[in-house]
Amino acid sequence: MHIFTEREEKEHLAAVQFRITAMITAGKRLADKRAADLLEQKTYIRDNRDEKAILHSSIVQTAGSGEAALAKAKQLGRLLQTPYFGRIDFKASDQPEALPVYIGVCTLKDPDAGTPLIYDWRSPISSMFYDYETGAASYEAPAGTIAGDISLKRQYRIKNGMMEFMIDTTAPVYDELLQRELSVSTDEKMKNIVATIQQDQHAIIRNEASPVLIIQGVAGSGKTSIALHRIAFLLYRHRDTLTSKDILIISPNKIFADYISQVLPELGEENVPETSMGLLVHEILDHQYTIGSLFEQVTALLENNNNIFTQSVHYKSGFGFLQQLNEYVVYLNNHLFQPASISVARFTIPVNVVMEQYQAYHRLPLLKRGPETAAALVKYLLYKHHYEASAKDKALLKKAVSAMLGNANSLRLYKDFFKWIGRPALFKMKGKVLEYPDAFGLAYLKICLEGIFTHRKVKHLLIDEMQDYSPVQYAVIAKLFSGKITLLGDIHQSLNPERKTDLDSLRRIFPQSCQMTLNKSYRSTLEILQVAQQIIYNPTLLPMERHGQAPTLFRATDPQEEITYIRQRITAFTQQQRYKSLAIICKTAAIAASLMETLDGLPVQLLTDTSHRFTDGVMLISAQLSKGLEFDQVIIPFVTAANYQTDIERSMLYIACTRAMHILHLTATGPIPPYLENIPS
Ligand SMILES: Nc1ncnc2c1ncn2[C@@H]1O[C@H](COP(=O)(O)OP(=O)(O)OP(=O)(O)O)[C@@H](O)[C@H]1O
Repeated sequence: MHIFTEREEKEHLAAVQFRITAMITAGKRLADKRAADLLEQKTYIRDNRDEKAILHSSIVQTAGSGEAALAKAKQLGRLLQTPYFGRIDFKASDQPEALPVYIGVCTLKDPDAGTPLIYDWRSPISSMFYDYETGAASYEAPAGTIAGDISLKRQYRIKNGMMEFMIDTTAPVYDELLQRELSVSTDEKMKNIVATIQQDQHAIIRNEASPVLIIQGVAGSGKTSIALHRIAFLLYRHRDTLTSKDILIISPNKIFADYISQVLPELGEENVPETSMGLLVHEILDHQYTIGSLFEQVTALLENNNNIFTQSVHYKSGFGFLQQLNEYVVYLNNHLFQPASISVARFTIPVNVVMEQYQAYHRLPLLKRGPETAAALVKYLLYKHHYEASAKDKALLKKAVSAMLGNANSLRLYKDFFKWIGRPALFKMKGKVLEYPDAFGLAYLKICLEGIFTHRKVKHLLIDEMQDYSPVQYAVIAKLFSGKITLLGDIHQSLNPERKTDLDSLRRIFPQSCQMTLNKSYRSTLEILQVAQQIIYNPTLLPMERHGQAPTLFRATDPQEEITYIRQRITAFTQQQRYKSLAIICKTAAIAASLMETLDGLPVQLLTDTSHRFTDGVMLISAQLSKGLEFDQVIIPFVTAANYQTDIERSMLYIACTRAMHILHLTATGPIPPYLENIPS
């Protein structure tokens, strides 16, 4: 087949679309037929009730086949809009000529000939599109390495079924298309990036060898996008053993979950279950407590109005807390049990027998040994004295053994831990209310002392914003999940910079982990990244050579002037067409809420920690909640020296700036931090 010129390409596209349309029609016809069959079967059952059980499986089959046909037609409908985005002409060494390999989001075979018209971007042969330029190339097929030569590499932009342009490329996934993709206005939700995945990103997506993969990536380097593409890749590669239900995402909040919810369906996969650290710990603690949130913790750290609380958070976020908890568990194992002889009926069980029976259960978690020891002592009475213990004796034995373990439970032992380390003030509990870091400390101790409650069904766990979780939280994760884990985050975007979980701590908790890094930042213009670099300098960050409007700093003479300026900016945004989203990002949720009161009459949506949906338009949001999200334009108000002084405040400002794709405005009334001095007013 000779397809080379733009005209030939357009004809080829039309031919592929013709086949897709025919397949959609056939699929819909099949779905209609199944619906009619189903109706007929139901009518038959209504008249012949005694055959209901026999026909049940046939009905389920008919319904399943109809649903599958409809789902396929839907997938084909999407494919019709953008059948493919790339092509390589590859001649394997043992083939006479190069064959064009068209690459799209899913495989499409010619229904008559059975030959592939489009290759899935995740198929082995497609990997060369991301990894090679023209010239010698190879890929790993199930049968082994296939080597050969790429004579043409081409990219297409096909939207709404029309080819907008095509580019022949020599670099691995050419910059021009990437530049064009990045310079357009952001979509309401995160979108797939299959057409422009970069080589280093592709290596992460395809990594199957590491049981725990840690991705450290600078702001806007595509970590979240890549993690979602990685899920799609694994679902494709292991489609016989892995389904979306086997995967779990731990995400920071519901807005973020909503923001990323489009990527997997766009890639033809189902969305995967999602949860949060908070929900997970509730489950481990049997929903017995009211637990503070990470959001509340960060707010308190930012307000910095309670020293004991700050000290407590810092201690519990550090590696030392985990180490001391582990030492405490060893101590309890050695010292909690204080054996004594027990008198039952007319017999006395000597202390050495009690100890022996207890030690026989040393493999069980400490707090599980008591009931087993009591049961063993019942057997001892029978075997040694031929005495069958009554129900009353059994209760007495249980009580006696439990007393030897200090009648302990996990919560009491957790409280005692703080006395044991000589810092009782670090634990506070009002009624059933536990502070956020204590919930994880208690959960970890509970797992160590009472045993593991595993999420065995989860074959792959993905944790975003990894830098925001403490070593104890990871120790809980390591005990709960035995499958593969992907962790991703940026240590420069920490919610607790004084005690951030660094890569060394992660390596200590997951010694089997492999670390990969992404240093190129794609989201923001070079000018925006230059401001971010002044706030927190990251020497590894490589900006994309994409220029835009220089960020501005509006210095108001009084607060009223600052608000008037912000209102003008919002109005200007609503009157333009080019950009779809504007976020006003404040240091805390309380500041955002109070700013909201001054923005009456403007179409602004306040997003809070209870919000579930991410939309376009003008959003008012705290820096913490804005993590992971992106906006065409960002305004950061009140950037005074007083507001952005401490490490955590600076970290918030960094996060806020790096949310902007195209335009960034800062505003302040009063002195500004020295690191912002050279932004033009
Ligand atoms: N290869 C790529 N092609 C096109 N766009 C890309 C590519 N890589 C990243 N992007 C874009 O860059 C932006 C940032 O991606 P993403 O949100 O995944 O980054 P991140 O590293 O998770 O960011 P952050 O940590 O700052 O939240 C998104 O708009 C994404 O579509």
